[in-house]
Amino acid sequence: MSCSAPLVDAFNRRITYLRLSVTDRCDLRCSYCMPEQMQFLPRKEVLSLEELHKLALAFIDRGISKIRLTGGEPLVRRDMIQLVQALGRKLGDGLEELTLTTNGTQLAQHADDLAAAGIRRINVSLDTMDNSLFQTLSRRDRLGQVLQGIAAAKEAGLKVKLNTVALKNLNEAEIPFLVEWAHAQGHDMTLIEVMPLGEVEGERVDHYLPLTVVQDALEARWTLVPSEYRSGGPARYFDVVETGGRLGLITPLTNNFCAGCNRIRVTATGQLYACLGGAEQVDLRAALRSDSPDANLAAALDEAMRIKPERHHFRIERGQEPAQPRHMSLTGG
Ligand SMILES: Nc1nc2c(ncn2[C@@H]2O[C@H](COP(=O)(O)OP(=O)(O)OP(=O)(O)O)[C@@H](O)[C@H]2O)c(=O)[nH]1
Ligand SMILES: C[S@@+](CC[C@H](N)C(=O)[O-])C[C@H]1O[C@@H](n2cnc3c(N)ncnc32)[C@H](O)[C@@H]1O
Ligand code: SF4
Ligand code: SF4
Repeated sequence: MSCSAPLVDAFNRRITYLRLSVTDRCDLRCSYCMPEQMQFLPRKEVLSLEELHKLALAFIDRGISKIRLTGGEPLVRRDMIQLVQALGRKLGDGLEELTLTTNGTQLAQHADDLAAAGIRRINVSLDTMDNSLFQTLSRRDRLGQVLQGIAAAKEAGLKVKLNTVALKNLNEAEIPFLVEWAHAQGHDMTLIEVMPLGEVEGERVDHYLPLTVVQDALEARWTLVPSEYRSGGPARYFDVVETGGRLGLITPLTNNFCAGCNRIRVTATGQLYACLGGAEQVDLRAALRSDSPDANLAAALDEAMRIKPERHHFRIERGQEPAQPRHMSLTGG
């Protein structure tokens, strides 16, 4: 049960979902997310396990009921399972859902521990099942490990949702096959429009694929019935009659969902970003390390509610600067 004032922003949106990044580091280099020569933060800047735990408890006390651990790649952090175990003890005691988003490369080693700690559902990013395209997109040769990770998660009893960023001229033609495969395995799937955050090599506009186009193509093949299902994130879901599975669409560009925003994110260095697309931030690490951490954290969260903007202003056009210079891997998406 939450005991302190709930988090409500200036637009009367109740914030119940925390995306907590545990590291900015990653073992892949997805071309839409970061450049090959990505500069990672010095380790000393990153919050300790104890600090992440304390921060999460402060959020739960303010009515956060869903925590998604993310990154960078959360499973490259060595004490990640300890954090999951510590937070898992809050499930049913203020926390309703603890989950993570992972690239899957290390999932096979950790799936049993994640399930044992109380995680029920995880999101795994998979943009292609073609080995050579996987290497092009992620700049690493790890498709086999990712597929093993997805299989291990299923084996461990975790409900898997696959995340696929839709990319023109890259995985575009493969999308129906990916949906079919996911549904045949019993996994939900979410398609995502690429967002303009952080400089990458090349222009995002060259591979931006509006999901309106993908939806039309899928509807020419299958029957998509709008679903009442909600996962608490930004996806709108459809039941695909022919495959018997669920398909989510995340459409920041073609169908803005900010009016229903229920989330904030915190980086591995304790910077709270009030919006994925905005610069508004509050330094929680300073509050956490101050003489009165409880009072200062409470004040910092109140400040975050005051400054949270109404919406993002993403545009994907040739020559356009990213909406924010920081990469997705810093905020965890
Ligand atoms: N624009 C925008 N994109 C978001 C937001 N939250 C998540 N996303 C994007 O949605 C995609 C999928 O994110 P996930 O980490 O799987 O989280 P989720 O969609 O909330 O997951 P569920 O709990 O399964 O609904 C990623 O590309 C995120 O960057 C948001 O608040 N705004
Ligand atoms: C930043 S990653 C962090 C977690 C983990 N490394 C992973 O890839 O699942 C979270 C999600 O953001 C997505 N993502 C990364 N960069 C993106 C971008 N520029 N536009 C849209 N989605 C992006 C990824 O595909 C992934 O599903
Ligand atoms: S999308 Fe995830 S896996 Fe890919 S580079 Fe970014 S943080 Fe790493
Ligand atoms: S872009 Fe900002 S306001 Fe819109 S849903 Fe995401 S975090 Fe919320």
